[in-house]
Amino acid sequence: MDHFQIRDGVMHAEDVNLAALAKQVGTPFYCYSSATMERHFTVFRDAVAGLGDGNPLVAFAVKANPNLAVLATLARLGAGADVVSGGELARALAAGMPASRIVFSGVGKTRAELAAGVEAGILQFNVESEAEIDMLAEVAAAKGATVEIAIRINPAVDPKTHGKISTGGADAKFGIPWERLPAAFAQAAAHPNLRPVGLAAHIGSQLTKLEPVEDAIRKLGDLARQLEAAGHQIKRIDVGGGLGVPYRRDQAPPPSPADYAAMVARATEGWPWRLMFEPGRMIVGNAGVLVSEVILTKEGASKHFIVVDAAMNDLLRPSLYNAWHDILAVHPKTARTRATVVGPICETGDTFAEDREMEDVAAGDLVAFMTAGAYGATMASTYNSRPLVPEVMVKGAEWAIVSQRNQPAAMLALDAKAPWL
Ligand SMILES: Cc1ncc(COP(=O)(O)O)c(C=O)c1O
Ligand SMILES: N[C@@H](CCCC[NH3+])C(=O)O
Repeated sequence: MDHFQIRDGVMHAEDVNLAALAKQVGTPFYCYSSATMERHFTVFRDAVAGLGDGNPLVAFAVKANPNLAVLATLARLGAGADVVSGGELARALAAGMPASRIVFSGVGKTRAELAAGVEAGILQFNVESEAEIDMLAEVAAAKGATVEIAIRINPAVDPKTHGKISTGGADAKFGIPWERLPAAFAQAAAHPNLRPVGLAAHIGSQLTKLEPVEDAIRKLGDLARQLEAAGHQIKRIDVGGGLGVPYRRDQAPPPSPADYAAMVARATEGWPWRLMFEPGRMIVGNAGVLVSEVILTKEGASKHFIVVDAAMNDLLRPSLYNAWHDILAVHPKTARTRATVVGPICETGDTFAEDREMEDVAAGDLVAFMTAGAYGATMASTYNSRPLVPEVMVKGAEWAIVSQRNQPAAMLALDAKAPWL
């Protein structure tokens, strides 16, 4: 995917001026480009179009950005949804995702969440443990339903990504160790309310190497053939998401959707099964920015600090993963500086960039944290009693506030006094 651009204060692919928007909605705010996410989805969908049985499902990983406007935009293009909680399921349905395109993943789905999925009549549960097989069977039986499941395996491959977002290693909590898959499949097949029809794997996020994904996909194929030889009927194989996106314009980009699709085509040649994909970050990551205003600059003993009005509660990735987000002046500057960019929160970890060579911005300037459309607003908190920031969606010259969670009154309303107070 291309590096996302802001040209003279206007977001790539859209006509809305970010400074004008900042005046209207206040800073900080997330801004999403509808055209960019549509393009990313279409590029991915078209790249994988003919693979497997020729009718793949691209199920957007809702966790990356669960905003209803985002989900509705993708639903209209034919996207499905990969959900991991009752809340995400409710959002996908509310945004107009048909249940027939929803897959429910997650290592600890509760009975209530399983029941909500059964009631909605979703396409498939990706079951991650032997215990969950029995739980789901009970829940489905109580509702008189028969549900289709895939079993998520732990393929024991090293995805070569950040430890906190790696899910495919042998000791990760996700999936059933692949060696136990035949037994788990037989266990599921013995339940009259379960129909085990698929296999799934997802090895990690922000993947920049395709070989581990290819290894996992080949393992899925071998196992599917083995299961068919044992008399099971396989319909679908879910290869997960995880394709990385470019976060830095000074570094080589990760593999493109075309590179990824070529690898999948190679690894799945001759497969008769329906393929499922669960991309999140690559659809929305570079379709969003977090716009923030510089409150002030200050000099430390040896550091030049730029204090912005966004903080780690708004965009957690730099604090949590030491993740890099490019920080650009909304109106480009020619002068450069070396600065440490921090938010107002009372933690040293509230740092977005450490001693970074960047444009020389001053109090009152707007900056954009780039590639913030994925795992941005969705991971925000109200730490330091900072209200959640608004999210804005832009489409051409139109824009709309698509969540307005920055009202202090709304924050107070979330608390209730105990009866004795
Ligand atoms: C089961 C599952 N599917 C899909 C995704 C989406 O990953 P990404 O946003 O990296 O494409 C994740 C998160 O890594 C996940 O846990
Ligand atoms: N939250 C992570 C990605 C987690 C993927 C979830 N399986 C990030 O910001 O990079």
